[in-house]
Amino acid sequence: MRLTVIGTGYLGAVHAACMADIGHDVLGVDTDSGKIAALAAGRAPFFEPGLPEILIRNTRAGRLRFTTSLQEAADFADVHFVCVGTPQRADSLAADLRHVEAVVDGLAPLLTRDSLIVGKSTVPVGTTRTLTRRVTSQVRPGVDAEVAWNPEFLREGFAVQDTLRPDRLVVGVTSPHADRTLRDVYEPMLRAGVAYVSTDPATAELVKVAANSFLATKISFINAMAEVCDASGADVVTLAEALGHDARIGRAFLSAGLGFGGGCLPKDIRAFLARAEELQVGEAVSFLHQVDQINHRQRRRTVDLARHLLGGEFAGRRVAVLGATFKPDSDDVRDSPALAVAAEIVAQGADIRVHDPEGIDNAQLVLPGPSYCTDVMEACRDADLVLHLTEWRQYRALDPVKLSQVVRAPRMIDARNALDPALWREAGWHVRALGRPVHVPTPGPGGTLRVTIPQAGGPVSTAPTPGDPLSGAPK
Ligand SMILES: NC(=O)C1=CN([C@@H]2O[C@H](COP(=O)(O)OP(=O)(O)OC[C@H]3O[C@@H](n4cnc5c(N)ncnc54)[C@H](O)[C@@H]3O)[C@@H](O)[C@H]2O)C=CC1
Ligand SMILES: O=C(O)[C@H]1O[C@H](OP(=O)(O)OP(=O)(O)OC[C@H]2O[C@@H](n3ccc(=O)[nH]c3=O)[C@H](O)[C@@H]2O)[C@H](O)[C@@H](O)[C@@H]1O
Repeated sequence: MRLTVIGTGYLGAVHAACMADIGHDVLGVDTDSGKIAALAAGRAPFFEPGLPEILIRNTRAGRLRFTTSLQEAADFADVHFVCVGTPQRADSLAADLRHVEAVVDGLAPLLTRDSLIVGKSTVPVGTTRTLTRRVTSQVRPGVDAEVAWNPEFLREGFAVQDTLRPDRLVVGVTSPHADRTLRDVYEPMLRAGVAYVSTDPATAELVKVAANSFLATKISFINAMAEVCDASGADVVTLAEALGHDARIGRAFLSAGLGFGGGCLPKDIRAFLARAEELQVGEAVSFLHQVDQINHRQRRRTVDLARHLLGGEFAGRRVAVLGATFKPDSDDVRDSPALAVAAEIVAQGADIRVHDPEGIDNAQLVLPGPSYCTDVMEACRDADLVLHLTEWRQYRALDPVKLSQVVRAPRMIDARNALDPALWREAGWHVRALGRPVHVPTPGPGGTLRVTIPQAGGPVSTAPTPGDPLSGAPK
C-alpha cells in the first residue's frame, strides 16, 4: 500500500521506516527540511536503537522516501498518518493541537481522491470529531475524507521493536472501510497474532491517554512508597520486588527514583486533566495532580539530599552528573528529570560536569551553562559528589575502584536505584538512593556496614547525620 507519514520526529520517523519495512511504499513528510534531508539520506536525525538499519534498508530499496511537500503527500497516497507533536500549551495544562490542525488544514484542500487521515499523535478525547468537521469543511466537492485515530504506544529506546511487534493495535474508526484499510496496513502484525482493538475514535483516543496516566500513576505510587520508606527505614527496591511478584500488580513501572519525564507522560497527564475539566469530570481524574506533584517532588528530594551530602552548600563544590536524557537508550531531553536536577544545582552554585552517552548535543541546547564531557572519568574528576541520574547500561558497568581514584570524595547518589550499592560501598563509596536506607541490609535484615573513609575533601561517613532529608535522622 502507499502511505504517507506526516511528522517525522521520534514517533513518525520510526513509524515511516517500520511501515516501509513491512512492505508498504511510504512517503515521510516534515516541515523541518534538515530532518527530511537526513532521513532521505538514510540517516536517523536522533538516537534510536535499530532505526538506522531499517532507514538505510528501506530508503535503499526505494520503499521509503521523504519530502517537505504536503502537495506531494496528497498526490502520493490516500492513507495519511499524522504523527506531529502535541506539546503542552505555554499558557495552560492543555495540549497544543496547532500542529495537528495545521496538517489537516494543509492537507484537506489538496486531496483529490477519497482519503483516510489516521491520527497517531496523542490527543485529547474528542479531537477526531473536531478534526472531522474541520476536514469535511475544507475538502473539494466530491472528495470524501475520513479521520480515524490509531494511537501509538511505542517507548523510546524500544521504538522499532514496539512498532513491529506491538502489544496491541487500537483503531478508532467511523466506517467499515477505515477499519478494513487499517487491517490491511497492519496485516503482517495481525497475521503474527497482535491484538487488534477496533472501536470508536473517542475510545481509541482515551485508551492512549488512560494508558499513559496509568503508567505515570504506577511510577508515582512507588515513589510515594519511597518517601514512606525513607521515613521508616524500609527499602523501596525490595518492596517493589515483593509487590511485583503479585501478577495482578506486576514489577514493570515500579522502579522508584527520580521519576518520569520525557515528551509524553508529563504532558499527557496534564492534558488529560485539562480535557477532563472541559468535560466537567475534572474531579474524577484530579488524582493526576498528585501524580504530577509526587513526580516533581523526587527531583527536589534529590537536590536536597545532594546539598545535604555536601554539607549544606553547593557553592564551590564540584558535582558530576551521570545522565542527561529522560531515560536510557534515547537522546531525548524533553522534560528530563536529570537535566532538571542539574539545572537546579547549577542555579544553587555548584560547578557541574555532565556526561551522557547520547544526549549531550540536545542537553547543551536546553542547559548551556555546564561543562559536558564525553568521558565519564573526566566528568567525575575532582567531584565532591557523583549523581547517577539516568540509568544508562554503561554506568552499571563502571568500576567503582577506578572512579574513586579520580573523585575528590567518593560520594554518590544513585537516583535511579540502578547500581549495586554493596559493590560501590565495598570500594569505599558512600552511596545514597531515594527510598533506600543508608545501610541497605545485605543480605537479609539487620546487617549494617559502617565505613569512614578519610578523603582529600573530608571524611565520608555512611552514618545518618542531623538534617538528612531522607533518613529520618534528627533534623
Ligand atoms: N516520542 C514517543 O515515543 C511517542 C510520541 N507519541 C506522540 O506522538 C506525537 C509526536 O511525538 P514526537 O514524535 O515525540 O514529537 P517530535 O517533536 O519528535 O516530532 C514531531 C515532528 O512533527 C513535525 N511537524 C510539526 N508540524 C508539522 C507540520 N505542520 N507538518 C509536518 N510536520 C510537522 C516536527 O518538525 C517534528 O519533526 C505526540 O503527540 C506524542 O505525544 C506517541 C507515542 C510515542
Ligand atoms: O506516549 C508516549 O510517548 C510513550 O510514553 C511512554 O514511553 P517513554 O516516554 O518512551 O518512556 P517510558 O519507558 O515510559 O519512561 C518514561 C519515564 O518514566 C521513568 N520511569 C519508568 C519506569 C519506572 O519504573 N520508573 C520510572 O521512573 C523513565 O525513567 C522515564 O523518565 C510509554 O511507556 C509509551 O507506552 C508511550 O507510547
